[in-house]
Amino acid sequence: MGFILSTTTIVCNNVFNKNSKTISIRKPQIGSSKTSSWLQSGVSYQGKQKYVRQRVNTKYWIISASSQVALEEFVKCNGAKGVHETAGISRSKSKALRNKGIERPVIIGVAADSGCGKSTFLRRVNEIFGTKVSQSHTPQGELVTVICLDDFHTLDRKGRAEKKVTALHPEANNFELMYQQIAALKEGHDIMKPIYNHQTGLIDPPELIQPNHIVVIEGLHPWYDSRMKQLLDFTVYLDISDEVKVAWKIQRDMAERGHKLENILASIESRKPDFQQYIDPQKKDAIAVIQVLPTQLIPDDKEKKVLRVRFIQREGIPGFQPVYLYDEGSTIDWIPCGRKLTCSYPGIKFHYGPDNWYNHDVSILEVDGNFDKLEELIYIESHLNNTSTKFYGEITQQLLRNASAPGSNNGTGLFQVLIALKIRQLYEELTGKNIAPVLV
Ligand SMILES: Nc1ncnc2c1ncn2[C@@H]1O[C@H](COP(=O)(O)OP(=O)(O)OP(=O)(O)O)[C@@H](O)[C@H]1O
Ligand SMILES: O=C(CO)[C@H](O)[C@H](O)COP(=O)(O)O
Repeated sequence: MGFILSTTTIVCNNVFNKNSKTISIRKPQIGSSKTSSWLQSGVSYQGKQKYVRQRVNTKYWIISASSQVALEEFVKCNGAKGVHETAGISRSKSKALRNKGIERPVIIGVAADSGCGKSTFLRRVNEIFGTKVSQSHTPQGELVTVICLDDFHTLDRKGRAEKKVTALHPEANNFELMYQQIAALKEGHDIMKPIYNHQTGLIDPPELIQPNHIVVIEGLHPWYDSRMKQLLDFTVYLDISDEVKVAWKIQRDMAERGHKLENILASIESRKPDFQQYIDPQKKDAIAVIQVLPTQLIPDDKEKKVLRVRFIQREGIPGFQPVYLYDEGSTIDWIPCGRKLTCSYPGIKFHYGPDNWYNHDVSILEVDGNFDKLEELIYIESHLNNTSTKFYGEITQQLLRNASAPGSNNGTGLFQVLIALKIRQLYEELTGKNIAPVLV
C-alpha cells in the first residue's frame, strides 16, 4: 500500500471524523531515512478534528493510514495523487535559505543511462566547488546537493518485474511528484523526498531535503517531463554509444559486482527500447552533451579503451559561452603530439568547429585518443579559450587531483572538468556570488 501526498494544503478533514479509520502524522528527523528512527519520532492522532488543526500547523506531512481505504480516501479528498507511501512539501520557506544565505537555488540536470559516468562527473563538479558532501543517501554539502531521480521510481524492483516494465518506463516513475518537489526546492521550500533503495530494490521512507545553493538532479529522466525544462538552469547529457556502454557495464558489473556476462548483455538488451524512447530523446535539448564513441584512430578497435569524445555545446545560451580551440568559429583539426605532448600509439587528435545538433547551432570540441602524461595537459589547456578557469593551469590541476577517476586520461575527464567550470561560472552569474578556486 502506498500513496503520495503531493498537495501542500489539506482542504478536507471528513475522513478523520470516522472512528473506524486511523490516520497518523509523524514528524521526521532531519536526514533520517531509517524506518526505525523515523517511526520513533511519530505522534499519532486518531480520527479526531484536533488532528487536522495540529496537522495544518505541522511543517512536514508524513501520512500513513490504518487501512488502504482510509488512506485512499484521505489522499483523494486532499487532491493528492501517486503511489508513494509518503512525501511532502513544506508550506513555509525553508530555514536553510537564511541560515546558508541562499538567495536562489540553481538547479542543474544531468541525464544519462545507468553506468554512464554520472557519479564520476558529479565528483568532478564537487571538486570544483571544493566542498565535501555527506555520505548519506542524498549527498549534501555546504554548496551542492545531488538528488538521484531513481528516488521517484513508483514501482519497486518486484513491482517492475510483475508488471514487466523497466525502470526507464514512465509508468515506473512519478513525474508529477518530481516536478512538484524540484519546483518547491527551487522556490526555497523543504521537501520530504521518497527514497529508492538500490540495495534492496524497495521504496524506503522519505528523507528531508532542504534547498541548497546548487541542487543537481541526476538520473534517467531529468527533463523527460517538459515542465522540468523550465526549472533547470543548466542541462548536461552523457551520451555513451552502445559499444562503449557495454564495455563499461561489463567492466563494472562483472569486476565489481560479480554479475554474469550473459545477464549484463540481457539487461542492456531489455532496456534498449525504453532507453531509445524515453531517455535518449532528452539529448536533443541539452545545453552540453558529452558524446563518447569508439576511437577512429584504431581500425575496428575491440577493446574500447581508446575513445573518441565530443563536447557538444549549444550556442546562444545566456550564461554559457562555449569553449573553443584557437579561433572561435573556425574549423580546426589538430594533432598536438610532438615536442610538448607525449603520445604513444595510436596518438591524439583534436577537432573543433561549428555544427548542427538536432536543429540547434552548436560548437563541437572533440578529442580522440588518450593522454600519456596528465601534467602535459597544460599544453592543451593553453590552447583552449573560454574555459571559465580562474587561473592558468586549473583544468590540468583538476585532472591531476582526480587522476585515478575513470576517464581522466581522455576526453571524458577533460570535458567533465570543462562543464564543471561552466556550472561554477553560471552559478556566479546567476547569484552574484564568488566561489574561490580550489588551490592544491
Ligand atoms: N570516462 C570513463 N572512462 C572509462 N570508464 C568509465 C568512465 N566513466 C565511467 N566509466 C565506467 O562506468 C562505471 C560507472 O560509472 P559511474 O558510477 O560514474 O556511472 P553512473 O552513471 O553514476 O552509474 P549508476 O547510475 O549505475 O550509478 C565506472 O565504474 C567505470 O567502470
Ligand atoms: O536504471 C537505473 C538507474 O540507476 C536502475 O536500473 C534503476 O534505478 C533500478 O534500479 P535497480 O537496478 O537497482 O533495481
